Amino acid sequence: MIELRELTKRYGEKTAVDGLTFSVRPGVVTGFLGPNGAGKSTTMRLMIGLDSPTHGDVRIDGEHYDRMREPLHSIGALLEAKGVHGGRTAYNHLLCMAQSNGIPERRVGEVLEMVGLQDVARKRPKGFSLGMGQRLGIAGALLGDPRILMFDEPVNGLDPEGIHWIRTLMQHLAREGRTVFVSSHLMSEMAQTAQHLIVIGQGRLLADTSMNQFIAENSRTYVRLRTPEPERARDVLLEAGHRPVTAEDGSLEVEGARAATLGELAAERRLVLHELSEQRASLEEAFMRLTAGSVEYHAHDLPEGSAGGPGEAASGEPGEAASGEPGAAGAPAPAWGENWRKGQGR
Ligand SMILES: Nc1ncnc2c1ncn2[C@@H]1O[C@H](COP(=O)(O)OP(=O)(O)OP(=O)(O)O)[C@@H](O)[C@H]1O
Repeated sequence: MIELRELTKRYGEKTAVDGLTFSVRPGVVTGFLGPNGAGKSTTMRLMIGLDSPTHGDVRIDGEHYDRMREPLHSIGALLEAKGVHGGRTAYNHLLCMAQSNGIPERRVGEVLEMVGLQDVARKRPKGFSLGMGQRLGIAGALLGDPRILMFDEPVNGLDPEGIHWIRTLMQHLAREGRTVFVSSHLMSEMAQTAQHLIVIGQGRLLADTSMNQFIAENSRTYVRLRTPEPERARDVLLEAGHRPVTAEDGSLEVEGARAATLGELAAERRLVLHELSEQRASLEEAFMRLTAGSVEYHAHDLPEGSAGGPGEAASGEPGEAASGEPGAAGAPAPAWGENWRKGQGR
């Protein structure tokens, strides 16, 4: 378990991390989200003593990182994949780490095999691709077989096979009862990997909740009906006490009802349906609503008629695709991130 208590870090006038209190529990993958500059990397650095807090503290299974004699046995971290001595071979890089933490040499071979780098073990990492560098960083994190693992943007530079591999690895590590804490900008990836979420904005805690609850609380869920008899369908739904809304494409949207209930109603009234589907917003949409008030670096909206959806422009992640789940229609409601911000008088 990782426990943060009022963790605060100031760099001169800038408060990068602002009174964060939360725990990261074992047995699940916990995702760490926040807009650019929210303080994620700083928080992670503070967790493993690479920086010292201005106020508050972090405990790793009850202990402070800087008091651990062989920290790799307790916590493994992938922070900056390039933090590797370019002149040593991959094998020797890991061997040095192992020796300084009392880890037997045979473990070096094991972790190289686990990450698929056994064939380049004697090569120097300076010639590695970004993806290979990430794999080497992950090998280092796994070296001490730690109970706690922390990954900052682990899928950066990995190809689809590599992304699938790291996702499966993280879920496997969590199922073994380990604490797995991971940050990522790829919402679709996070949605598939994490069961719990910590969201921060401008250094402050915005949410500490399960993935399902986070999406449900920060987005609209509704049932979409498509029928060749929309007028009659409206009447049937209104009679049954529902409040259908006609969408731009002519389909009907009903909030607060289950698809099964509406399907049974349609069958009873012999209403032909071409579509009956529960629509749940993607993690990306929920994230954007929540953090709308705390985004520091806004991309400018594209001129009308340009390619790309509104999510792309606002998120500052042009390459990032939505999760594939259909999004909620209509203008976004004020995010509670916005209210939070106003409440703080900022
Ligand atoms: N060493 C430092 N000196 C001064 N300011 C810093 C330092 N490290 C971070 N900051 C500032 O603290 C804030 C948080 O930065 P941090 O890198 O932790 O955010 P992040 O959430 O990881 O961002 P990103 O998603 O863009 O990587 C930023 O405004 C950053 O400029």
